Amino acid sequence: MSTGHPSVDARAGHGAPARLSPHALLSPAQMGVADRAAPAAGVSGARLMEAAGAAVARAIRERWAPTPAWVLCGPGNNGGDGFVAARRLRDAGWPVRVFLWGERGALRGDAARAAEAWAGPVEAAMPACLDGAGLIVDALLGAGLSRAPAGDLRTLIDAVNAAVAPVCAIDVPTGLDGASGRCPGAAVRADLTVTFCRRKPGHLLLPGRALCGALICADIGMPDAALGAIVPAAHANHPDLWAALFPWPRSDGHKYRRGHALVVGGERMLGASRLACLAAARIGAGLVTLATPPAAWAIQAGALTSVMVEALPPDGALDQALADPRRNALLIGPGLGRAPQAGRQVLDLLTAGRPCVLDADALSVFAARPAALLDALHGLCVLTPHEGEFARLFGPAPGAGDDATPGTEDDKLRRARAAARRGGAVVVLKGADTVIAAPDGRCVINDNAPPTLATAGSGDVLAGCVAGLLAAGMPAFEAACAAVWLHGLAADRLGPGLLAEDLPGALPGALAVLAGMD
Ligand SMILES: NC(=O)C1=CN([C@@H]2O[C@H](COP(=O)(O)OP(=O)(O)OC[C@H]3O[C@@H](n4cnc5c(N)ncnc54)[C@H](O)[C@@H]3O)[C@@H](O)[C@H]2O)[C@@H](O)CC1
Ligand SMILES: Nc1ncnc2c1ncn2[C@@H]1O[C@H](COP(=O)(O)OP(=O)(O)O)[C@@H](O)[C@H]1O
Ligand SMILES: [K+]
Repeated sequence: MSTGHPSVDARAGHGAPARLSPHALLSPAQMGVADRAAPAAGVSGARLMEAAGAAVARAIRERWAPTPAWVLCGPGNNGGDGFVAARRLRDAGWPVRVFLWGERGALRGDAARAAEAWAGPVEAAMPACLDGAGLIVDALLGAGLSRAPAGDLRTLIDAVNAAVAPVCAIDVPTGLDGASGRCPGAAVRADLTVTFCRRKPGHLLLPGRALCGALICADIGMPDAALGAIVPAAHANHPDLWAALFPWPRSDGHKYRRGHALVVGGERMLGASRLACLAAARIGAGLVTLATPPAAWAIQAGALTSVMVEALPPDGALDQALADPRRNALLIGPGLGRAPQAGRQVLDLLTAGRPCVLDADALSVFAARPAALLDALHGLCVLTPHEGEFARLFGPAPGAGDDATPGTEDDKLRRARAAARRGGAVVVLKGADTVIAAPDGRCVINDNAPPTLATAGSGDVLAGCVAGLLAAGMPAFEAACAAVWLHGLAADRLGPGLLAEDLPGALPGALAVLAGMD
């Protein structure tokens, strides 16, 4: 695997411009910067537009048999791409009609020239024009979305969504804010979206990801030099970002060298800590110990085999459990409960200064005094909240964000980044579009998790995965990214019907895929 670390983004100091990671996500504004820089780097806007429209036509022809393609063009360069795609499809023998939303005379620059190169008629775009379409190409608005669609544009979007024909969106489905994944108003629901050069955060974040349908990112010959000065908004999670640091077992290793994870469990919901223990062991820790309240010892010891189980003293004090410094990664939260001693246990673990995962109740127990937790965190900590737990520590998410101005950073990226900075720790803000943020601003969006993960206990498994990788020596941010990716892949391989207890057993298969990617 090629590129290194998300923060590095391999930018050479001299010689040819380094290549921006293919996993970099650029905001629409950043893409605009690249567009404007391209001519000076030797590639004209017209050439990019021709390549973009050609890529759309190619993607359509690969996916659909010839059918009447109705192309809806807007007033900017997205519309220009639509004119090119229309010409290319017609040249390939497809029946094509072009409908313009806006005045022909208002088209400018490359878009105006692309319209001129379209030899056929240009009709007015209106809802009734969609009758008879076998395929709708949405070239109304792309990166230029500047406000919520309203009036006749909104009516047109509604008509596209009501039509039976499939929809191919150019760059982004019209109405989707590529920076954030939000739809400030109405948005087209596409079956296929063809974007260019690099993806945008809004292609991965919800609800945007769902509106895109299948996503293709086409190479349109954007010169590396035009991308050179851009620091990506975020990265899509991929092994390229962290595989070089993955702690594979070594032939000269022994179990202690692979690390010893200590999991602190509670008195009820005993399965949660067991799931975490099994995941930590499966993903790579050499040893795992579950420290449990005395009342639960017999049950836990009876239910676990390779995982060691030891009883804590009745007051829950952790000094004995922490006495062995080889216990180099700590996990608390799954099945912990919210008894008064839970908060103290969390703070005691943090005082140990070792790599540490805080999940579930270890977070919720601080709902009434979040600063007590946040001030105690350190750079080796990983927090794995779902939205509810996150809100308890960092405050509620501001509405659904529907009225937010397009182009502003996504709420989920911003919130995860701010939380990581506030806590000085890695934050994994879970969900179908899990965001992993580091205190230094690095941010990764995960998109491989299937919805079957929405089942009780899957978060406990994830927390165990992170702890296992920390024990095996992976740095916190990379361990979090790797755990989230492997967790998603393991679930995907299991398919429908998965239970959380299936996930640890599916990790070897996911690890084999990762090993095969080298
Ligand atoms: N980045 C790239 O690599 C390339 C981008 N190209 C295309 O260029 C597009 C961006 O072009 P533009 O910047 O011209 O942007 P758009 O074509 O998305 O739209 C800009 C126009 O829409 C208007 N507008 C925005 N929101 C509106 C709303 N809610 N209601 C009514 N009007 C609204 C704006 O005032 C402006 O006139 C990309 O999406 C892509 O399709 C390609 O042509 C070539 C290469
Ligand atoms: N719709 C979904 N699509 C993909 N992944 C999901 C979805 N819903 C939840 N997940 C993932 O499943 C896990 C659930 O964790 P959590 O909410 O803590 O559950 P629990 O407390 O039951 O273990 C997280 O990793 C989350 O990202
Ligand atoms: K579009």
